[in-house]
Amino acid sequence: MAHQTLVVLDFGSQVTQLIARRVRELGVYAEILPYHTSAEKLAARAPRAIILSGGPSSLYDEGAPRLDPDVLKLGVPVLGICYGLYLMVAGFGGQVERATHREYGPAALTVGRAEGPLKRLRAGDRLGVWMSHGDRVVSLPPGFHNLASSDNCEHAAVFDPERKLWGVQFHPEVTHTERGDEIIATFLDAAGFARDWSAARFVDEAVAAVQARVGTSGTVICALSGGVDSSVAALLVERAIGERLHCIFVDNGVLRKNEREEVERMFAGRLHNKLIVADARERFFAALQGVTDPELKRKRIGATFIEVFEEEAKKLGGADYLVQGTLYPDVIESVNLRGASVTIKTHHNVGGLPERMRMGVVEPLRELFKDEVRRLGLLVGLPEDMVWRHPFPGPGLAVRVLGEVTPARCDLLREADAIIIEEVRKAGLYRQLWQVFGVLLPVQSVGVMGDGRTYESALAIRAVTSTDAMTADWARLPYELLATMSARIINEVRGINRVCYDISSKPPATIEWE
Ligand SMILES: Nc1ncnc2c1ncn2[C@@H]1O[C@H](COP(=O)(O)OP(=O)(O)OP(=O)(O)O)[C@@H](O)[C@H]1O
Ligand SMILES: O=c1[nH]c(=O)c2[nH+]cn([C@@H]3O[C@H](COP(=O)(O)O)[C@@H](O)[C@H]3O)c2[nH]1
Ligand SMILES: NC(=O)CC[C@H](N)C(=O)O
Ligand SMILES: [Mg+2]
Repeated sequence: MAHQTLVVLDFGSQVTQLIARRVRELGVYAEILPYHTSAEKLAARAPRAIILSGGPSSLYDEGAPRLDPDVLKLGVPVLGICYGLYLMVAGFGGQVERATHREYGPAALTVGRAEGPLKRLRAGDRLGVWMSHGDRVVSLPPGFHNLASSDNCEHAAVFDPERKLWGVQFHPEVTHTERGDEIIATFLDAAGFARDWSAARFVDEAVAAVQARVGTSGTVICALSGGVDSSVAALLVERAIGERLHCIFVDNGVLRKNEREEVERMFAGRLHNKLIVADARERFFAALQGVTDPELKRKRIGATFIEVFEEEAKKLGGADYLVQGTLYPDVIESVNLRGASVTIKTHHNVGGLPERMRMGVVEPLRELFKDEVRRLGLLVGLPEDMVWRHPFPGPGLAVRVLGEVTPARCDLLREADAIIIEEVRKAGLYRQLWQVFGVLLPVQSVGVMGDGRTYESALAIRAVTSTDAMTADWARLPYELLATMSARIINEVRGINRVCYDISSKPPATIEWE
């Protein structure tokens, strides 16, 4: 493909993909490779520039990820962020040490020299940046200029014009850093990128890549949930191979109210082959019986999904490939993918297929974030209301019914959840929220209704704002709306007598409770 490329070497930061995504937003194709990629391999991809990500390790830890030193000698501009900065500085004889004051969160940067990454700023400017480090650079090798500092960090931005090495201690890739995108844009311009990348181009290349991957014969199935991810994936693959694609929707018993009917309606007439609806409710509840541990729930659900797909594939006379709408956040939080990040929770669809299935997996959106996928959705012709549906996790209500998942408890949650969504839509706030839903707690509390004593379940309302689910804040919903939701749930849903509002951000909490 004739587009220019930037390579991000991943040292295990939770936000590595944000770097790639910022770069793509600026019209440059970015690809992520593991930190141990050799200079030779890198050179074969002919990147015009390289970014070294941050990472959880300390440079002097045993087994800390290292960089092939020749990478810094390829002659293309390199930008090191945090851990990447340390590697660069240490690589040329500078010193990195454990800091006495760690910095996590916002910090004020003071610009000393407006060059390199800070070229678009002015000396003396103050900038709100986002930091996340426990180590710091204490001395720079010859050739490096110090450009900026913060209260707890002397070398917060550095530049070696000769060797084309750029380094920042703060994270320009996160939205909390002011003018972070300008800093990245300055780097891209210095590397001479023509900005030849776009979403339309992604569609063309993804279609071509699917064609090349699955060939000209054989059957392909798609796990279609009706969510924006798998819907976009399905439409992309259908563009590539037409009637060889069969989409399967699984009713796993832990769906939202009317979800199955809505998905059926949504895809009626939209696909070459009629949507296959697999009713697997009993099988899922059987697999979940007696299970309360969140990770075990997720694993059981993942395995059951696979069993169902396997059976449906058999009915079609076998399938060679399975299409999934996996996105990057599903991957980064689930597995130790390319480098050194930590497992937070096992997203149900990332576990990998059992050996016996012998189906290839096709995940055309694996590198993307939700809002990138939404833009693609509009481009491939999905209707607005579908593109803007809130994400709904594959394990569904099972990870929102804390404790054992039974049909009765799911019914309880489903009714309350429908009220929550209805009221949020009525208030005109649906589009502004990343997600809003109910969580049924494994807690009973005492109430008084109609002069009688009740001892029933408590429910939490969770509403968050976010742009990519990697970080999120609890939504400041109006009190009036909360009051309406609470009153309606307690009055209309028999079995719930108390409603709470979740006021935790991510991190340190996560969006889903399990
Ligand atoms: N009920 C289901 N039937 C078939 N496939 C499913 C179902 N639930 C999840 N999947 C598969 O698992 C993948 C991951 O689910 P996920 O919820 O992240 O994506 P989505 O449902 O496509 O989009 P969204 O995040 O907007 O809900 C889906 O893209 C789909 O391939
Ligand atoms: O397809 C999915 N399979 C899963 O197993 C899963 N778990 C969480 N989510 C969704 O991912 C986003 C981040 O969720 P957390 O902050 O709870 O990790 C939120 O949008 C969650 O709804 C999932 N999606
Ligand atoms: N964000 C980072 O790259 C952190 C690097 C290193 N773990 C530190 O604490 O300084
Ligand atoms: Mg979903």
